[in-house]
This record gives sequence, C-alpha cells and structure tokens, in this order.
Amino acid sequence: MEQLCKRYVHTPAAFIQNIVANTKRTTLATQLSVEKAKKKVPKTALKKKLNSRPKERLPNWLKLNDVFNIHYEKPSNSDINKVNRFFNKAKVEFEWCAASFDDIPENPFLNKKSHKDILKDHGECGTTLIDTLPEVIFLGGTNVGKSSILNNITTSHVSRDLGSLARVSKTTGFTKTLNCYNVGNRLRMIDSPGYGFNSSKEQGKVTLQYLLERKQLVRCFLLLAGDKEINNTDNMIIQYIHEHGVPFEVVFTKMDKVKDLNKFKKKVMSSGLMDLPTLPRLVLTNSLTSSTSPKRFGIDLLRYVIFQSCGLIL
Ligand SMILES: Nc1nc2c(ncn2[C@@H]2O[C@H](COP(=O)(O)OP(=O)(O)OP(=O)(O)O)[C@@H](O)[C@H]2O)c(=O)[nH]1
Ligand SMILES: [Mg+2]
Repeated sequence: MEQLCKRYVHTPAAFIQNIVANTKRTTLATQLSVEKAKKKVPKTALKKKLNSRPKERLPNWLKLNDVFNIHYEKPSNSDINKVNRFFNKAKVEFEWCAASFDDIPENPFLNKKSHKDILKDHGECGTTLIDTLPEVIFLGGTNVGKSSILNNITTSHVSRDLGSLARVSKTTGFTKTLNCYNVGNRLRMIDSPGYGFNSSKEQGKVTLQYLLERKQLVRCFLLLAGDKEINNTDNMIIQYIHEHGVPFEVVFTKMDKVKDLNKFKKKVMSSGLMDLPTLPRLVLTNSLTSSTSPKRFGIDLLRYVIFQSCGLIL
C-alpha cells in the first residue's frame, strides 16, 4: 500500500513535470512553425509576384535573329553566358594600324615583349602561336557602324554606355586605316575604312588585299545598315568576297532606327543573301540605345558567332 502510495505520489509529480516540459517544447515548436509559416509566401502568391514584375521589353526585330538563322543551331543560354564572360573580362589592346598591306607588322607581339619573355611565358612555340591568332575583320560602307560594333563587342553587355576603344564619328569616312585590336590574346579584331562615300582608292586597296592575302583571317563580318537600302556597292562587295571564297557573315547595324519591320524583312528576303550556298549568318544589332531598343541587343549572338568562327573553345 505504502509502495502504491509512493507510486501514486511520485507518478503525478513526474507526470506533471513531463507535461510541463512537453508543453513548453510544444509551445516553442509551435511558435517557431507559426513564425515560419508567417514568413513562407504561398506558392501561388509567389508566382503572382514574379509574373507581376515588369518584363524586359525586347524589340520586335530581335526575333528575326532566330528566323533568319533557322539553319543554325541556336546557341544555348549557357554558351552565350560563357562567351559574354570572355568578352566582358578580356583585356583588349590596340596593336597596329596599317595604311598599306606592307605596314602590317609580321609579329605585333614581338614589338611589345622581348623574345626571352615570350619564351618564358609561352614556351618555344609561343611566338608563332601568338603571331597567328585568328583574325576577324569588320567590313562595310562608310558610316555603317563598324567602329561602333567593335566598341559594342568589347563593352560589357550589362553596361548601357558604349566604350570608346575604336574612334567613332558622325563624319562619314572617319576610319582611314586598318586598325587591329588584340582580344585577350585569343583573337584579333580588325576595324577597316569604309567603302563608298568619302573613301579613297588606297583604303579600298589595303582592305581588299587584306581580305585576299591575310593568312590569319578566319571570317569577314560584312556590315549593312538596317535602316538603309542595300546599294550597288554593297552588292558588288558581297559578290567579290563570295567569288573569292572569303568566308563571311552579315551584320545588320542600327536596327534601332528601323521604322517599318515588314519593309526590312522584304529587303532581306529579296537581297539574295539567304540564297547563297555558304548560308551566311544574318545578325541584327543596335549599338546605340533608343526608346524602341532600350538596351544593346543582338551583340551576344554576334560575340558567339565571332568566337565560334575563330574555332575557340568555350
Ligand atoms: N542609331 C544608331 N546609330 C549608330 C549605331 N551604330 C553606329 N551609329 C552611329 O553612326 C555613326 C557612324 O558610326 P561609326 O561606328 O563611326 O561608323 P563606321 O562604319 O566606323 O564609319 P567610318 O569609319 O566613317 O567608315 C556614329 O554617329 C555612330 O554613333 C546604331 O546601332 N544605332
Ligand atoms: Mg570607323
């Protein structure tokens, strides 16, 4: 009996203690979960919130980059990101300018570094490798936006303002020589004097000779102004580079100035560019921003095509 009483007396005390402890625990846990629940936004609300965010306004012409390049696999977002990272970070250096083909230095790298340094940094084959970096050239009529596109490619794609590596001007025929820029020691980009209004015979000669004789040239990017008609000189140049087997792609510039997109499409369809057996890519870009093209669009695709045409690995 005494034992029973002991049990009776002890059990409730322990029991009560336990209850209190458990209640305390439960209360704390409940409180935490209530707080957590308070913080947790229901999935539907989250979706609504995301959908209500203002979406980036893309210009209508940007879709044509897919339509016109239907024969090519669309680069994945991850590839585009990698190429953007390369161009955003690459150190870009002006290397040489040439008014005649003979002015192009045999080995621009040697002008800056001693042979000993090159051997130390790159081993025996260093000089040859760096001397023969792949080159791309921007070709086009005067004022079409060649120097601007070079600045566009070398400016971080998130920056609104364009860099000023190559000199840009409203004055037609501003660039007078071939100008070479080394991009991160992996490729070279060449700005050229425009053809047509305010150009000279010598400028035409050095550019054509470069196109035919430069061993390092891997791709020519022919620029055409999106807001202008494709003129006779453009057609002659297209025929010339096509007949001489110079591999080329086409870049439409100043897309922010195109008012009638249907007219633009008709112009491209009837240009014969899409019927060429070499199937040049057609890349539409804007280097200056406006209300209709609030960012610099198309440049990531152009960067990708350049990188790919140089045979560089991501
Ligand atoms: N709206 C608009 N203007 C542009 C664009 N690209 C270039 N421009 C303008 O066009 C003019 C000529 O640009 P440049 O880059 O100097 O053209 P270029 O082909 O190098 O000209 P040359 O060196 O004279 O042959 C400048 O006033 C640029 O600001 C563009 O995408 N949109
Ligand atoms: Mg120029």
